[in-house]
Amino acid sequence: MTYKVILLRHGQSEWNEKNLFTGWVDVDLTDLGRAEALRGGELLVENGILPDVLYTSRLQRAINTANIALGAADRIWIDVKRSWRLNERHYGALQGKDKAQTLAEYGEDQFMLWRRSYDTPPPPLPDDSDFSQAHDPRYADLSADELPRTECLKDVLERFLPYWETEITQDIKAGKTVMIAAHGNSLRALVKHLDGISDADIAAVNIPTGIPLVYELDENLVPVKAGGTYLDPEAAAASIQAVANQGKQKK
Ligand SMILES: O=C(O)[C@@H](CO)OP(=O)(O)O
Repeated sequence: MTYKVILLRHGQSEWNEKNLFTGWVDVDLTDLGRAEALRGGELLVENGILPDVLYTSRLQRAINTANIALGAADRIWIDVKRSWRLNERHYGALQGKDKAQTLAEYGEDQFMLWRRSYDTPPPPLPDDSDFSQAHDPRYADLSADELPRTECLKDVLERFLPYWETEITQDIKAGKTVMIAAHGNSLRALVKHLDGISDADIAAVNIPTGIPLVYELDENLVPVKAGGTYLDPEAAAASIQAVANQGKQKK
């Protein structure tokens, strides 16, 4: 008996296109992002992998991606559960900043430490910043300790895992095909957990936009194939490279 879980990073967002650090800022998809989401849904149909239940973050780029993909797969009707625990990593004081300018200003080592190190968060974002979520009503149910002002990947894993263990894996073990529509870094946290990737090696893992990544899991929820399977491997490889190079692109 094996289980299936589909990981879907949102399609290109307005701030992916502008090359800005995004984190918890709630930007929408671009036309390209919506097209990627549609293709993601078509890939599910072509591969006969249809979700029974959807989990999303509370951010519209993930919610809209999931809805477009599910529409294409004629699965818009499935049950949906949303959690802030699937949100993108809170990018702290980098939210709203241009990636290429940040790279030029701070140099490659500091840039990569903030962007991809496992346990070094950027400086915290002040509550009076235009890019703060401190007073956003959608997070009113979070305790003072839970609402982040910045996060590293380790922080994301620590807030993601309890939800994975208590909620998502229950649906998986009930035999449901679960789709998780989320973000580059919240999905990197899950991939690190599933594949047992080291703190150092996770720095080199990037997730492409809008391409379903399917993991088949054994009865202990260990991947049958490490790294899972992208439903469009060629497009995934090109998009992974683009994400890795993001700081270097001046848009
Ligand atoms: O800006 C962000 O929130 C993330 C995802 O787009 O970027 P990065 O890949 O640099 O972690």
